[in-house]
Amino acid sequence: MQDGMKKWMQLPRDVLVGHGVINDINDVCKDLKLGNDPLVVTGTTTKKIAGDVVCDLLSDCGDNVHIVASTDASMSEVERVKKEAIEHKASYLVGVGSGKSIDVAKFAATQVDVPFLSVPTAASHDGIVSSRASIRSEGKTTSVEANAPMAVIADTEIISRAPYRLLAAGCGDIISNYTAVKDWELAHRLTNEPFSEYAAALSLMTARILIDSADSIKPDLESSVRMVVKALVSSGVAMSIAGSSRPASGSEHMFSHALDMVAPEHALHGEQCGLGTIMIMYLHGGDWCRIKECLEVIGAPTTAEELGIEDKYILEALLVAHTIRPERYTILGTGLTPAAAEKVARITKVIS
Ligand SMILES: NC(=O)C1=CN([C@@H]2O[C@H](COP(=O)(O)OP(=O)(O)OC[C@H]3O[C@@H](n4cnc5c(N)ncnc54)[C@H](O)[C@@H]3O)[C@@H](O)[C@H]2O)C=CC1
Ligand SMILES: O=C(CO)COP(=O)(O)O
Ligand SMILES: [Zn+2]
Repeated sequence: MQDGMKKWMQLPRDVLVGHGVINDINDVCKDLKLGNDPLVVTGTTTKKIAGDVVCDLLSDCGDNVHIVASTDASMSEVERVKKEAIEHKASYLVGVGSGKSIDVAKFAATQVDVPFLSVPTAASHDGIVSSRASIRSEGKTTSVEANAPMAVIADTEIISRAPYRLLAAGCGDIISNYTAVKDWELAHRLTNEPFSEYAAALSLMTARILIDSADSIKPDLESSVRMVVKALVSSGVAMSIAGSSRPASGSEHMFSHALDMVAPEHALHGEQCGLGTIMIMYLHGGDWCRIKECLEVIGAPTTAEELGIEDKYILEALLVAHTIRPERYTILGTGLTPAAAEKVARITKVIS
């Protein structure tokens, strides 16, 4: 951070992580004086998993609850949710679900200027706590500033029932902090971009703890969920300290956003970011083998085949990744040549 810069860090006030903490939602709402008119924003699948439970719990306390289903993290969905919030005079919004529902709820709440609660049903991404929202607009995903959730209620009982693939994806999103910070340091050295030592250190420490514990992250273990949720919270806080997604999103994320654009079917955000980290770490001259081994131990995809995406889309995404966020300088510079893209993907055995 540069001297003299004004900085406003937004962090959640209440963070609940544990077995059955969803039952504490009314106490949290009372503690935060959120009013009696919540709008619950949830996905179609996650409505049945936790959205309806949240509505019932809030209604039991006499709240006038409305619910809206939203899965696509697009600006048009944000507008739709905002309309619902205004129509029902919502006093706060609750995002219940995975990354996309939480981002839509978070950004809509910011725009209508009401508080927001984050209730993740999966540990698949580090946006559960952050003061950012990744929203697609005009075919591109942009990271927009949003208010941090007033509270995060991460019920490990609910999250541990989610498919293991989502937890492994969350690990990929955390491991990507390694290359995100390398890109950020590079941008700081080459373009004088402001850099926060604290945000970078927190982001790296979070990734290191997760990598060191990789062999204890397993399916059907609530302790694994707890470990990953805590890492996602920590990574989200790093973004809030930085005031940008820089500590947790570099060129490996640009590669993932590019894949979302070019591939007909895409995989989970954290899976794509984890695989991108292997290749970007190779470009940085870092220990990409260790990244690959850790992802393998966790059970996250490390090849195009495991990701379910054809090799040609991996190469195409590598070639256009630098155009996703041109203002964000990374190791990709002004772009790879086709030969370089093929070389990095082959050497790291992402494509065969
Ligand atoms: N705002 C921020 O700082 C960040 C935002 N993101 C954004 O988050 C999104 C990725 O989030 P994801 O959760 O990976 O993807 P997603 O939101 O597409 O959800 C993936 C799938 O998981 C399912 N799901 C969730 N919980 C479940 C459960 N308990 N049981 C069964 N199925 C369940 C959902 O129904 C959905 O089909 C991307 O749009 C990404 O850009 C990612 C990181 C940080
Ligand atoms: O995904 C993120 C961090 O894990 C942040 O999102 P962006 O890549 O949209 O900035
Ligand atoms: Zn991410």
